[in-house]
Amino acid sequence: MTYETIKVEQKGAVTLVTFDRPKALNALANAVLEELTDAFRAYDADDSQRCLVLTGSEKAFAAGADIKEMAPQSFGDMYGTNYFAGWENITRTRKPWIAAVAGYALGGGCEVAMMADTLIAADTAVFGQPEIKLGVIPGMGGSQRLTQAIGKAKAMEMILTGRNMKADEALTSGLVCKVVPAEELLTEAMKMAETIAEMPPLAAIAAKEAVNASYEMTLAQGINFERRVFHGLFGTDDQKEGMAAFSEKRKGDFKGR
Ligand SMILES: CC(C)(O)CC(=O)SCCNC(=O)CCNC(=O)[C@H](O)C(C)(C)COP(=O)(O)OP(=O)(O)OC[C@H]1O[C@@H](n2cnc3c(N)ncnc32)[C@H](O)[C@@H]1OP(=O)(O)O
Repeated sequence: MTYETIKVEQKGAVTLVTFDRPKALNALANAVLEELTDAFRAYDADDSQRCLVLTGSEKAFAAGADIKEMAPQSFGDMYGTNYFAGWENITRTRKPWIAAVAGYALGGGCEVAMMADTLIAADTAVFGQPEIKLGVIPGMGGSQRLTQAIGKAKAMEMILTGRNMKADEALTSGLVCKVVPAEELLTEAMKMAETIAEMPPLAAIAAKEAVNASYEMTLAQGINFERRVFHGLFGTDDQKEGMAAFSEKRKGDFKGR
C-alpha cells in the first residue's frame, strides 16, 4: 500500500512510522487511521520486524483528531459509524511499539501516544486533552488511559480545564518513561526499540500481554495469568536458548519459536 499521510521505513528489525501531514500538524483524519491501521497490521505480520516506533514532526506528534473533518458531523453520523472505534485496532498490535513524542500530542494525538506500550518524550513535548474547549470530551480512550497513567486527580483537572502538560510533568506523573533533548528523540527511541528487538519475540509478546492484563484483571487473576504465561514460555526454543546462552556466557540468538 502507498501511504499519503504516514511514512513507513524498516530499519533492521525496527519499523519506523512517521506521521506525515505537516500542514495540519498531523491531525488525525480518517485517512490517517486507515493507513496507520494497515501499517501496524503489516508490522505485526512481518517476522523480520520486532519493534515499532511511531513518531511525528518536531512541532507535533499529532494535534488531535481532524477538527475540520469532525465539525459538521451529526449524532447520527457519529453513532452510526461508531466514529473513532477503528483506532482501537492499533491497540490489538501484539508486538511491542513505542510512541516517540516531540511537540504537540493533543486530543487524539495524546490518545494514540497513550495506546503505545511505552512513551518517550522530547523536552519539547506537550500533552493534553483539550476537547472540552471544543464542546466535547476525549473520544479515543483519553478519559480512561490518562486516568490509568497519571491518576484521577490530575487527569480530571486536565480533562475538565483543557490544560496541557509539558514533558517534565509528564515524566514525574508517570505518563512517559523518559524525556530526552529534542534532537536526540529519534536516536533514543530507536535505541530502545533495537534493544527490545533483540529480545526473544514470543517473550516480548507475552510480557506485553501480562502487563496489559493488569488493567483488565483483579490482582489474583493477573498473577495467575502471568504465571501461566511464564510456564508456557518453557515450551519455546527461545527459553532454552536464553538460559543456555546465560550459562555459556554469550548473547542469546532468538528465533521467535
Ligand atoms: C479524538 C478526540 C475525540 O479526542 C477529539 C480530538 O482530538 S479534538 C482535537 C483536539 N486537539 C486540539 O484541540 C488542538 C487543536 N490545535 C491547536 O490548538 C493548535 O493548532 C496548536 C496549539 C496545536 C498549534 O497552534 P499554532 O502553532 O498556532 O498552529 P495553528 O496555526 O493553530 O495550526 C496550524 C494548522 O494546523 C491546523 N490544525 C491544527 N490542529 C488541527 C486539528 N486538530 N484538526 C484540524 N486542523 C488542525 C490549523 O487549523 C492550521 O491550519 P490552517 O487553518 O492554517 O489551514
